[in-house]
Amino acid sequence: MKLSVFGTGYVGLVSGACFAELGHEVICVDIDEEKIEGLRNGVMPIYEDGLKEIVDRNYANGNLKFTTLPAEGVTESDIIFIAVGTPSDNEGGADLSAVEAVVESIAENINDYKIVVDKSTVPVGTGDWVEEMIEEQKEADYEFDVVSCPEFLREGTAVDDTMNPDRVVIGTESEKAAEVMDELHQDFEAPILHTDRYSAEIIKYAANAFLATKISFINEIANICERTGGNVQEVAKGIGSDHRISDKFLRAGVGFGGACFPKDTKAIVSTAAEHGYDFKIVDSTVEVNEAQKKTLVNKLRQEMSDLEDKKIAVLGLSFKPNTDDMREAPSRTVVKQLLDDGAEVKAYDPVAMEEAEKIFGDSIEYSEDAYDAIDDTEAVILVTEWDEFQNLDLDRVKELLNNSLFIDGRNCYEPEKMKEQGFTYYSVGRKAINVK
Ligand SMILES: NC(=O)C1=CN([C@@H]2O[C@H](COP(=O)(O)OP(=O)(O)OC[C@H]3O[C@@H](n4cnc5c(N)ncnc54)[C@H](O)[C@@H]3O)[C@@H](O)[C@H]2O)C=CC1
Ligand SMILES: O=C(O)[C@H]1O[C@H](OP(=O)(O)OP(=O)(O)OC[C@H]2O[C@@H](n3ccc(=O)[nH]c3=O)[C@H](O)[C@@H]2O)[C@H](O)[C@@H](O)[C@@H]1O
Repeated sequence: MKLSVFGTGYVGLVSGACFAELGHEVICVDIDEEKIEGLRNGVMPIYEDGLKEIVDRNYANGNLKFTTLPAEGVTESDIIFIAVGTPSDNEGGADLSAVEAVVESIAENINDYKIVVDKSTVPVGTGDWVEEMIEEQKEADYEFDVVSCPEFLREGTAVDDTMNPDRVVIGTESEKAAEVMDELHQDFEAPILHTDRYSAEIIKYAANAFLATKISFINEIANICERTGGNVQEVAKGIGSDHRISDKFLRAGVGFGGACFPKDTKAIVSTAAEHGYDFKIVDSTVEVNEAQKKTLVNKLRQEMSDLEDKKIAVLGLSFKPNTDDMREAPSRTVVKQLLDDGAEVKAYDPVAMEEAEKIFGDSIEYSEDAYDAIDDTEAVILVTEWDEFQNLDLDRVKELLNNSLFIDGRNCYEPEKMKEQGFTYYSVGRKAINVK
């Protein structure tokens, strides 16, 4: 089949490359000339396991093309995917300006029957809006259908998630479009769920809001464990063994970040408010998360009342391991708190250093590796659970640290082991060790 994908970010590039890998002819369109030029030369704009191999292979065999010309994407494809960003606007809703720009290009260049598939995360009713815009603006009288096909991939495992989805949601009332979409997805061994367009649009926000709520819920249980005794990991195992609850997304930590949970939780609260409904649970999820991001430095403050001019090591900057994405990363809150308190920050991340530098500039020191970051500091704060931070040589860490203070935002170490090693150790929802 002939497809085009507008937006070559995490969703567009990965989806485009995976469809090309399955034998379809795919044109990826982006307004970012540098990105497109890079992709033509094998330079990936994002860090994603396995992506470069399939992009290079399919670019070489001609299944995958890159262009900055919207007309090419519209005229030379039968199915047009919209996969541009939908960041938060000033009121917490979704900014649809990039979607609007793509839709204008579609209306301007439509040259046959097209299926316009929205893969960007957009508020319920956006499909209607897209349909109306194309209808009003189209320059030639061709038919088209607008389908909602939300994306559920995770960063860090994007290729695998795209190739092996739990389900594919196809939201449309057009039988013709549904048939074509079924055929397009036949190679994925995943159940296909047909819904109306509104339901498909809501499914995406409901899924993210539910998962985010699970995280805030377990983080609140962790906060209770810290005050009452108890170990949040055991509690998570105990409740997660119930299939109705499941053990997924019950890792307590420093709060959720990333390009989607923060913006999508706010957006669904905003959509509800626009329709006169106060979405209390998700509103609290957001509030709990904001507070959770601050808990690590609050623990540090308990041990060190004055952080002025104190050097602190921060391990992990990306919002989760295996990505260089710094959007809404909890590390940003941690670093800000430390700098506001007058501390000096030495940071290290295996892949997000370049992205981090765009945000923190020269306000922090960038280290060569974890040990270099820890050297001559008063405390370590572990923010992102990269594999290499889960197996640190603790004797060496102890030797390099001026104080033996270790704050573990992801429960990477066992409190008993840290006690034996002589650390003052704080984690999340578990007993603190050797504390003041
Ligand atoms: N990042 C993720 O893990 C997931 C994201 N989503 C949703 O997918 C959408 C895209 O997200 P990402 O891929 O993360 O965004 P991104 O920011 O990585 O990429 C968006 C791309 O769109 C391009 N773009 C902007 N305007 C354009 C236009 N008029 N024509 C062509 N290209 C244009 C940008 O230059 C950029 O390369 C969002 O709605 C997001 O909520 C959904 C599931 C997973
Ligand atoms: O809409 C999106 O963009 C995507 O958002 C999330 O994917 P992603 O943000 O890539 O990463 P997750 O693995 O979900 O993690 C999100 C955040 O939650 C945190 N998290 C996750 C799980 C957990 O148990 N505890 C926890 O704190 C992570 O550290 C991270 O900061 C969803 O998992 C995807 O299904 C969805 O497609």
